[in-house]
Amino acid sequence: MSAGVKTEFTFTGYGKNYVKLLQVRKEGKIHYIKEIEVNSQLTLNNTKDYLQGDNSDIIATDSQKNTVYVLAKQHGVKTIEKFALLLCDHFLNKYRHVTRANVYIEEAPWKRIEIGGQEHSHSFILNRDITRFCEVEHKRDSRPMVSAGIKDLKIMKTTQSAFVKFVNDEFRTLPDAEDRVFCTIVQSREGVKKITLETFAGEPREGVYSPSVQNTLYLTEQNVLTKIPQIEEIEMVLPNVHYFDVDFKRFPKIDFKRNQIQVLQPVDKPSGNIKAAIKRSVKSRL
Ligand SMILES: O=c1[nH]c(=O)c2[nH]c(=O)[nH]c2[nH]1
Repeated sequence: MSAGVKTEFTFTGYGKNYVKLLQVRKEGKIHYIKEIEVNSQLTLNNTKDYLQGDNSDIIATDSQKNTVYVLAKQHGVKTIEKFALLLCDHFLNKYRHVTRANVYIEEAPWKRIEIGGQEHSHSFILNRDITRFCEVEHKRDSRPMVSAGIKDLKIMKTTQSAFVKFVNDEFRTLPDAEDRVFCTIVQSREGVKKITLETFAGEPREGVYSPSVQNTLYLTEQNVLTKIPQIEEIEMVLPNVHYFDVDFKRFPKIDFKRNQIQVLQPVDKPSGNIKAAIKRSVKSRL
């Protein structure tokens, strides 16, 4: 027993992360693949493992990993959502002392290679721009909650973005930017992707002016709630992936002909991070 201040758990959960598997399904000469990465997490109806070092109720994270492989072999991975539901269902039904199962799955974006306009029967290419993910949170005696979407969708615009007139004190070094590159990485639900891209980019020729990531984020959320009545609330996180101007004044001996070429330095870290959530006001539902 550990002496000390009185405490209680506000959360427990344990599982295996990054369980990767490739499923190859062969229908004659036509092969279908799915590569997935699974995180599982279980919450038990007691905390004797944490408190007393009693492991008798622990379903080892190694066994959770094995379960992923065994269920994939037995049932196949049809969609990541179905497989996540199946895993949660399995953990809750097989182990009565599990009170909550959470499964998060990412699917590697393999696509069939096309040769001369024809899809190849067994050769694939990784299409990095779209990674689908899903998460199932299933608490015993309640319905599983499924969320799904796409992640790591990186988008950029090269004008119609500015950032000016922010706090100007002794900590500020960033100059006003009247015309800058705006690059961000979106994580969103499938139906929200189109609205996000349209709000970010604007109409094809002139685009749309963005005074800040904050404003673009808000307008995107506002458009989503306006166009998709089923969504009650939306939260978005938009990183501001920076591209800094290279200071060519540092090369006074070189004559840079005035031309249309802009050279910027991509900055990996740090990045800005802008977040906001909005929901329908009670009034707007009446
Ligand atoms: O759109 C922006 N919002 C900020 O809050 C911020 N901060 C910063 O340094 N650049 C930017 N850009």
